[in-house]
Amino acid sequence: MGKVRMVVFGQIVLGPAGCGKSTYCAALQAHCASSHGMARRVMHVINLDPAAESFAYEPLADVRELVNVDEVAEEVELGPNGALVWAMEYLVDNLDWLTDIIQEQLVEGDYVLFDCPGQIELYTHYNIMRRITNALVELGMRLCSVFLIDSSYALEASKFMGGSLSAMSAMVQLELPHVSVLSKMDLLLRRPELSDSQTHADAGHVETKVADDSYRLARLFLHMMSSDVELDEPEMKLELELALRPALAVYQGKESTEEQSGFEKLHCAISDLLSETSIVQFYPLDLKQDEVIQDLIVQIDLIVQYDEVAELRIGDVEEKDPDEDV
Ligand SMILES: Nc1nc2c(ncn2[C@@H]2O[C@H](COP(=O)(O)OP(=O)(O)OP(=O)(O)O)[C@@H](O)[C@H]2O)c(=O)[nH]1
Repeated sequence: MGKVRMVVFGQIVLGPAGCGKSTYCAALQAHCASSHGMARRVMHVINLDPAAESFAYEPLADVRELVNVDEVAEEVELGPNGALVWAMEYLVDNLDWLTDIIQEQLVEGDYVLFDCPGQIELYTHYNIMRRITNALVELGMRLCSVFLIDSSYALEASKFMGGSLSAMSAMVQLELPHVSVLSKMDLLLRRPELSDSQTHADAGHVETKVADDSYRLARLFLHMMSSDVELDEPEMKLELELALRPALAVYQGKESTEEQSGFEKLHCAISDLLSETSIVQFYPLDLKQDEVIQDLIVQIDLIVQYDEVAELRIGDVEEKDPDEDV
């Protein structure tokens, strides 16, 4: 018998190891539970990382109940990376485990975050994540991929480019609506030493300037986010744009010269491509600021058209007293 289609919303939370995926899921779950109005909802989380050690959210389901990397590594005698790929292949071969949870435990209009493993080869070299998202879309889920990179990447041009290209790869491979996020902005903003050019003397003038600009502009961005300042001024808009891809400024618009190495020319070309086409734009996320989390949720709601279904349910959720089960 075919699966019953129903509209359930979801975010596929991706990004390199340690970029903050599990923390993001926990923060969104807590934020939505304590919000009012449209943002208030039960944000379910399903852990899809068979190598996860711990997380701060309450999962609806945990893939480690189906397959666990430590057991795989022992039984199949593979290293940590091979065991992870093996475990994810096992999940794909047993996708009923996941689709049954969605069909049996969720109802129309529910919202789920999928906390995914950090290995980017799962969507760059293999089609594992693609097969999982295809199965979810077939059920009728409206998905958005959310790709996180650590804000420290924004301070180094080569890292930032690598992160941008990985984000682009996820966007192309999964063919889902997509949002890229610069996570852990609180760390970037809490680094006053970045303004001290002495600290960066060894790294050279260019990287020092990038670090300074990044710090100043990221502050400007978050200030504007939290104080509802209208962005009418073209200069402010320009500054804001630069704040979202500061490291690329090192290479942007550089004329090709004889002295440049092949790699530098390649960096310039990639940087121009990323900047001119605006293919990858990062949303700077500081989990310590509720307004910033809220704004990201609203943007993703628009992308997956959450309000169409959710408005019908909002009354039900508002009426329920959050403490009534305690
Ligand atoms: N300061 C700060 N630390 C963060 C933030 N998000 C995550 N961290 C820290 O970064 C580390 C990694 O966070 P996780 O949420 O486990 O990252 P992950 O992407 O799920 O990691 P993997 O599961 O290994 O791929 C933890 O020590 C977190 O406490 C943030 O917004 N701010």
